[in-house]
Amino acid sequence: MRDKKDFGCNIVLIGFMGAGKSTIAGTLSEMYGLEVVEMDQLISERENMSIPMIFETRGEEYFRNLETELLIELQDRKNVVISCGGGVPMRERNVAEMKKNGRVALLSASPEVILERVKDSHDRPVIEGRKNVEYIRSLMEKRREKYMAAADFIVNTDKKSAEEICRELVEKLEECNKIIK
Ligand SMILES: Nc1ncnc2c1ncn2[C@@H]1O[C@H](COP(=O)(O)OP(=O)(O)OP(=O)(O)O)[C@@H](O)[C@H]1O
Ligand SMILES: O=C(O)C1=C[C@@H](O)[C@@H](O)[C@H](O)C1
Ligand SMILES: [Mg+2]
Repeated sequence: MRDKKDFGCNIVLIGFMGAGKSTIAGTLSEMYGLEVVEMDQLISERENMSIPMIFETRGEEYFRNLETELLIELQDRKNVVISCGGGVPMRERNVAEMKKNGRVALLSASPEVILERVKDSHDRPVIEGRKNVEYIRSLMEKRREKYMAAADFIVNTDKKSAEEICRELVEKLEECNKIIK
């Protein structure tokens, strides 16, 4: 691990399920000594329930409110990599909250690559039972506008290693910081 790097803000990773948010958060943490908050994991730990179980027993709205509360809680921090749940940018309020002290990186991937990455796991209730390219493409299309509106910059992850993605992300983040400062 390198010395801790000070970005002066949080790094917020958004993108479709399987785009690589958790993977890239982990690699950014190793490369730059940053703390990671994995939103799904933290919510799940606090509720003492898996995400599918929260959806089933408390409902999606309850889960979505927990996501908003967590983003607000993280506003006092910096140099935290926030690996968002895939649905976080769908709420305008969430986007406003994450932008208060975060730069938002949209990780993108093709539907074919996403399918390949998610096909063997069963912890994504939004696509469970519908894991095919057509469904993934149509859900991506529905979400595209909101993802794009939330993003400060985009990093495509198809056919790139995690380290390559992180280097590109940090370059774009630093450009973005220059413009915003
Ligand atoms: N650049 C990459 N190249 C190859 N495989 C990758 C890459 N990034 C992620 N993966 C693999 O794809 C799968 C999904 O990645 P990951 O869990 O990081 O996605 P995510 O965006 O966090 O998904 P979710 O929104 O469901 O939490 C994992 O098995 C991971 O190892
Ligand atoms: O895209 C979504 O709506 C979701 C993605 C996951 O990260 C989880 O937050 C949950 O399964 C919902
Ligand atoms: Mg994840």
